[in-house]
Amino acid sequence: MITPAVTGKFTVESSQFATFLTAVSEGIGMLTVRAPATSANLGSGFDVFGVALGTPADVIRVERAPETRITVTGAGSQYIPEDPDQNTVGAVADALDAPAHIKIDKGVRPSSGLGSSAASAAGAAVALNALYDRGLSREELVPIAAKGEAVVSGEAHADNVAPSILGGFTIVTDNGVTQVDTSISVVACLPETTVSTRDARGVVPESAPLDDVVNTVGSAATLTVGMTRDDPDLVGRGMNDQIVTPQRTALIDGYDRVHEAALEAGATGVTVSGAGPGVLAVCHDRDQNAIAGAMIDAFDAVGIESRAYQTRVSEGARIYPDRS
Ligand SMILES: Nc1ncnc2c1ncn2[C@@H]1O[C@H](COP(=O)(O)OP(=O)(O)OP(=O)(O)O)[C@@H](O)[C@H]1O
Ligand SMILES: N[C@@H](CCO)C(=O)O
Repeated sequence: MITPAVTGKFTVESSQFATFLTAVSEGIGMLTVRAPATSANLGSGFDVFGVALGTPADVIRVERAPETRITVTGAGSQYIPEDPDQNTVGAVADALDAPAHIKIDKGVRPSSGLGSSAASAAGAAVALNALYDRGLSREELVPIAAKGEAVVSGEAHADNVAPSILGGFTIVTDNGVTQVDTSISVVACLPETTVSTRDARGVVPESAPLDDVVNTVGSAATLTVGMTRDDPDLVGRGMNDQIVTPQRTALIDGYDRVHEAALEAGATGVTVSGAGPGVLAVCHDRDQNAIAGAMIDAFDAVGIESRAYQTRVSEGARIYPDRS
C-alpha cells in the first residue's frame, strides 16, 4: 500500500507515485523496489534503534547492465552524485557483484534525518539481490546495504538500512539484527534546513557519566517493551537520552520550541530523527494532525519552513517485479 505524503502545506504529492506506477507497468526485464524512509536512534537507541516509516520512500528501478550507471531524480536529486563511487547504491552493486543501470527516484530528501542515503542503499540491495538471483535473506542484505552508508558518513552504521529492508522496529548490534513488527503512529517534521550525518557525528561525546548511561539503558528497555506492545505511551516514555541528543539539538534551529509544541499537542515522546534536522514525534493516532500542525507552526515561528509526514511504523522494502 502506498500512502501519499502529507506536506507542511497539507497537500498531496503525486508525481513520485506516478513515476512509480509507470515504472511498474512499463518495466521490461527490470525490477522496481519501493524502499521506505526510516528514523534512527529514537533518542535512547543511538546507532541501535530504527523504524521504517509509511512515507516518504525512494523508488529504485534496476536493469542488468555490463557496468553500473546511476541516474537520480526527485527530492534533493541535485545534491546527490550519480558517480557510482559516491552514491550509496554504487557500493551495494559492487558488494553484490551486480552491475546495473539503477534509476533512483528520491522521495526521501537527503540530509534531513529520514535516512535518505540508506533508503536508496536498502532498495538497491533488495532489488539487485532479486535481479541477479543472489539468494541472500533480508537479514543478510543488511550489512551489504550498510556498505553504502560508509560511502557518505565514513561508517557502515546499519540502523537506517535495517528497518528500510526489514520493516517495523529494528535493533542493530554487533551480534545481528532483531526485528519487531509494530505500527506505532508518528509525525516526522522536516525543516527546510540540512545537517549532514558526518557533521552530526562530529558532536557525539566520546564518553558519558555512568548516571546518564544508566538512565539511557532504562529508557531503551522501556521503549523496546513499548514497541512489542504497540504502546505509544511506553515508547514515548522510553525516548529520553541525555548523552547524544542534547549535543545534536544544538545543531537544529528552533528544536526546543518544536519539541515543546509537539508535547503540548499530545505527543508521547519527541526527539531528533536520525542525525537531524528532522524531528520525530511518537503519538496516538488521534493526535497526529494537531501535532503536525503544532510542529510546523513552531518552526515557522523561528522563520523556518517545514513539512510534516503523518505516518506510522510500516513495512520494509517491497519488490514490484517486471509485469511484461
Ligand atoms: N542515493 C543517495 N541518496 C541520498 N543521498 C546520497 C545518496 N548517495 C549519496 N548520497 C549523499 O549522502 C549525503 C546524505 O546522507 P546523510 O547521511 O548526510 O543524510 P541522510 O541519508 O538523509 O541520513 P540521516 O537520516 O542521517 O539524515 C548527501 O551528501 C548525498 O549527496
Ligand atoms: N545513528 C546514526 C544515524 C544517522 O541517520 C547517527 O545518528 O549518526
